[in-house]
Amino acid sequence: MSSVLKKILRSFGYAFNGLREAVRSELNFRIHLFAAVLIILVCRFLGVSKIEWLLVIICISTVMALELINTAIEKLCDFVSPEKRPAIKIIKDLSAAAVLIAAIGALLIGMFIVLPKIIARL
Ligand SMILES: Nc1ncnc2c1ncn2[C@@H]1O[C@H](COP(=O)(O)OP(=O)(O)OP(=O)(O)O)[C@@H](O)[C@H]1O
Repeated sequence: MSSVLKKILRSFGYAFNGLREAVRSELNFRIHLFAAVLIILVCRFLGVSKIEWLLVIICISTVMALELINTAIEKLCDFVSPEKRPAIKIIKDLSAAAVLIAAIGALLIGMFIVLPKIIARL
C-alpha cells in the first residue's frame, strides 16, 4: 500500500476515533444523532423530494459538525483553563451560539419541508 494511501487511512482512523469519542461521552451529540435519525425516518415516511433530501442532509451534517467543533473548543478551554474565567465564558458561549444558530436554521428548514406534508395528510 502506498504511503499516501496509508496516511489517508490513518487520518480517517483519527476522525472516526473522534466520532466514537463524541458518541461515547457527549450527551448533546447523542441527542443530535437521535434527532437526525428521527428526521430521516420522518422524511422517508413522508416521501420528500430529492432537493428536500439535499437540504435535510446539509442541515444534519452542519449541525453535527458544529456540535463536534463546539465540543472540541469546550475541551480545549477546559484543558487550557480549568478555573472559571470571563474570557473562557465568552469563548464557550460564542461556540455554543454557533450550534444554536445552525440548529434553529435546521429546525426552520425541517418545518418548511415536513409541516406542509403532514397537513396534507390530515
Ligand atoms: N472555565 C469557565 N469559565 C467561565 N465560564 C465557564 C467556564 N466553563 C463553563 N463556563 C460557562 O458554562 C457554560 C457551559 O459550559 P460547558 O458546556 O463547558 O459545561 P460545564 O459548565 O463545563 O458542564 P458540562 O461539562 O457538564 O457541560 C459555558 O457556555 C460558559 O458560560
